[in-house]
Amino acid sequence: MSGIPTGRTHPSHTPAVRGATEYSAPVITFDRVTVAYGRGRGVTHALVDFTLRVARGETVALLGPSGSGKSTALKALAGFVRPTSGSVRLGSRDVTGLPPAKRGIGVVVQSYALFPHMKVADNVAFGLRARRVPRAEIGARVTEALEMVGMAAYGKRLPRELSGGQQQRIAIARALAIRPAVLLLDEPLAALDAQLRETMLGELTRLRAALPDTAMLYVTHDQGEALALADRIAVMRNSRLADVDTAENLWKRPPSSFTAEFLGGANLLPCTVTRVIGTSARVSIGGVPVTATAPQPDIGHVAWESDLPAFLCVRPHAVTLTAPGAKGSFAARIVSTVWRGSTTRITLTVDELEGVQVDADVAGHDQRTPGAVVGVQFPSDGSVLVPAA
Ligand SMILES: Nc1ncnc2c1ncn2[C@@H]1O[C@H](COP(=O)(O)OP(=O)(O)OP(=O)(O)O)[C@@H](O)[C@H]1O
Repeated sequence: MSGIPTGRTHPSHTPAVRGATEYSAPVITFDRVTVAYGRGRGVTHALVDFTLRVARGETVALLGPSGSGKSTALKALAGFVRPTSGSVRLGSRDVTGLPPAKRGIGVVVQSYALFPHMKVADNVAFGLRARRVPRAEIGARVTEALEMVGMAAYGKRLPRELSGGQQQRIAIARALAIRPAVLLLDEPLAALDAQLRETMLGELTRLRAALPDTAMLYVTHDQGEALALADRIAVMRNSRLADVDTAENLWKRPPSSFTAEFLGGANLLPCTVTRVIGTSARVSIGGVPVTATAPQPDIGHVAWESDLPAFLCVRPHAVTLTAPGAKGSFAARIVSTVWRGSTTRITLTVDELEGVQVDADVAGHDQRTPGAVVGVQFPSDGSVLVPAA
């Protein structure tokens, strides 16, 4: 088999809507939402035909590269942009034309957007006053929201007297004070340094557990945040929804090469399917047979036909280095080694894979000379078939 396209294609992947949404009415519904900015030749389709449902208590991450439409989806839900077509619903209520303040949604953005001249407590009280919550109740609600983010002692400070991480906690408290059924977070950790991001990620995980009824939509381009926080991940590409599934499913059996690479980086090795029985696949890499996993979705079926070009998705930690010529190994050559503390990233070329570099993460500090010949194996339990198209 030459790898020349045969005209046959793998069945297209239909994004599955799984998790809590299967069993309960959605709190958030995007129904074929399209948003276009500008007109005529200058038109930009920021979001195209976007359909997604989020259930009560569910957290969905919108993950994708810059410009893929994530923020536009969030703005359409919050009411900051009006869809060109399609509709947005909160519960059973169509809110497509409703002003933002009438939607009752909590919103947290990257830049905190606190009022600089207002004390922390007044910032948090802002949404409550706007909703004419009785004055006697406001104090208790502000304290409750500040306690949720561990900032109860800071009510009298001004935002400029707080660190970036503390300001973001206040922005979260302000969003929570109105006790929203829906919380939108747009890259809330992007402005923080790496260490603080880690801490805040832990706090957001805790907060999520403390709000079991709140539906959350979390926009990020950071796959680590999406994996840590989300029940499901919606992967965006070119203004469209590319794939949506549980974080675990997308990681373990990515339905497309784009999602495989975007979610955690993956080696995508061109191969040809030889035979599939159940979920056990026999593939050929440059004529050499390899055993792999042929994933099947929970819903639907992927017919892995013989002779079709596909990719073998092998995460760097699953690639095994052996002595040259070891049984079942490919001959490979070291390109570079980068020590990362607890692991070393080794980049290799493989004789049978022309033009493809393979990354392997091995434990510890592994020094190898560039150009040295080694063996490399792709264990079947760490090698998953991904459609080529
Ligand atoms: N107000 C606007 N006018 C014109 N085009 C816009 C406007 N806002 C966004 N766009 C365009 O729409 C597309 C999607 O933008 P969006 O902000 O939704 O992407 P994103 O995935 O959130 O990106 P990032 O991660 O960089 O924030 C981009 O091509 C962007 O340039």
